[in-house]
Amino acid sequence: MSIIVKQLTRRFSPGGSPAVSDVSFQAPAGAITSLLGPSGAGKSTLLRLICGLEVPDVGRVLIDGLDCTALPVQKRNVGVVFQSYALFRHMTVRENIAFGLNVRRLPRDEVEARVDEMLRLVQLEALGSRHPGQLSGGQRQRVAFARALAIRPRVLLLDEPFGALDTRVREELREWLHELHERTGLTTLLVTHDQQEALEISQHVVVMSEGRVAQAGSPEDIYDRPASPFVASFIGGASVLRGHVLEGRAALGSLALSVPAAAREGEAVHAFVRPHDIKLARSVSAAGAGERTPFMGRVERFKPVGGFVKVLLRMPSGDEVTVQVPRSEFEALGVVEGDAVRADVLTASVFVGDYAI
Ligand SMILES: Nc1ncnc2c1ncn2[C@@H]1O[C@H](COP(=O)(O)OP(=O)(O)OP(=O)(O)O)[C@@H](O)[C@H]1O
Repeated sequence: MSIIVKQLTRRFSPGGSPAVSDVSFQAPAGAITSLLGPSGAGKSTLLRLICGLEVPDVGRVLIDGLDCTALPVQKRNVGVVFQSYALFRHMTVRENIAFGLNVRRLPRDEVEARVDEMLRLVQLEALGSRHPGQLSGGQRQRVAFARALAIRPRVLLLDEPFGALDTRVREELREWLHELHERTGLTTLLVTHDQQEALEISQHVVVMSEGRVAQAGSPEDIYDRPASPFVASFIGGASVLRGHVLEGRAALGSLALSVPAAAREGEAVHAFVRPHDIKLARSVSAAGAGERTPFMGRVERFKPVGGFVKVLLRMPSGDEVTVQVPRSEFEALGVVEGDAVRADVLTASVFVGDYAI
C-alpha cells in the first residue's frame, strides 16, 4: 500500500508563494516514511493534501495505486493522528476507539472485539473506562493511535504525533511506535521537524524546504550524502567552512579537501563539517591519508553537555567550527580557552558555487 504523490501544488492565496510546490515522492509500502523539514516547509499541508483535508490546485494523490485526489477524507480509509490529541473529552477511552467503527455501523460485538484488540495493541487494556482528562499526554496519544488503527486503515498518517510531549516521553513513544509498526507493518507517513526522530524510526526520509522536496532517500543517504547545502546544514548541525577551489582542491584556510570533478579553479566552496566529524589533538604532525587533513584552530570556548564537551574553534580563515568531543577525551587533551589545537576533519560535504543557506 504505497503512497504516491505527483506534482502536488497548493497555494493558499492567489499570487502568493505556494505552501506546497510541485511535490512528487513515493512512500514505500510497509515502511515508515518521514516528511522532515523546518517550520513552514509545507509538511503539514502535504499531509493534509494526502488525507483529503486539503484539495490540491494541481497534482494527484495515489494510495495503493488508487487515485484519491477527488475523494473526501472518509472515503480514503486513512488513519490520522495529529499533535493535539483530538480525542473526544466526554467519551471514555473505549468510546473514543470505537468512534470510527460506530460511524461505519459495525455490529456491536464486532466493535467491542476490535476495541479490545486495539487496547491490547497500544498496551492500555486497564484504562478503557477512563476519560481522556484522566490520562497522561503519552497515554492520550496511544489512544489516538488506537482510534486511528481501529478502522483498519490502508495507511497511517501522523502529524508531529509526539510534538506536544516532553523529551523523555517522546523518546519512549518513538521506540513504542517503532515496535507498533513492526507488528502492524502499515505504510506510515510521519511529519516531523525532529531530524533525530526521522533518522531513528524511518526507512525513508523526504526532506522538505520552502514547499519543495529538497532530497528523498534512506536515512543513511540523507545523512551521509546530502544533496544540497540546505540538507547538509539542516541535518546534523554542521558548521560551514568557506573557501575556494585551488589546484583542483577545496582550499579552506590551511585545509584542503577534494571537490566535485566539475569544479572550476577559483570557484567559491563551502564545506559542511559535523560536530563529531572532527577529532582534536594537541600535537601538530604530518597530514594523514585522504581527507584526514589536519589544521589548526583556536579554542574560543567550550561547554560540557552531558557526556560530551561542545568546543567552539576559530579557524585561521575566521570561520567558527563546533566540535563535539567525548568528555573523557576532552579532559585528557587538557586544553583551555585560547589554546591552539590540531583538528582532523574525518569527513565533510563539499559544495561548490555561490548560494545562500
Ligand atoms: N490554512 C492556511 N492558510 C494560509 N496559509 C497557510 C495555511 N496553512 C498553512 N499555510 C502556510 O503554508 C506554509 C506551510 O505551512 P505548513 O503548516 O504546511 O508547514 P510545516 O512544514 O508543517 O510547518 P510546522 O512544522 O511549523 O507546522 C506556511 O507558510 C504557512 O503559513
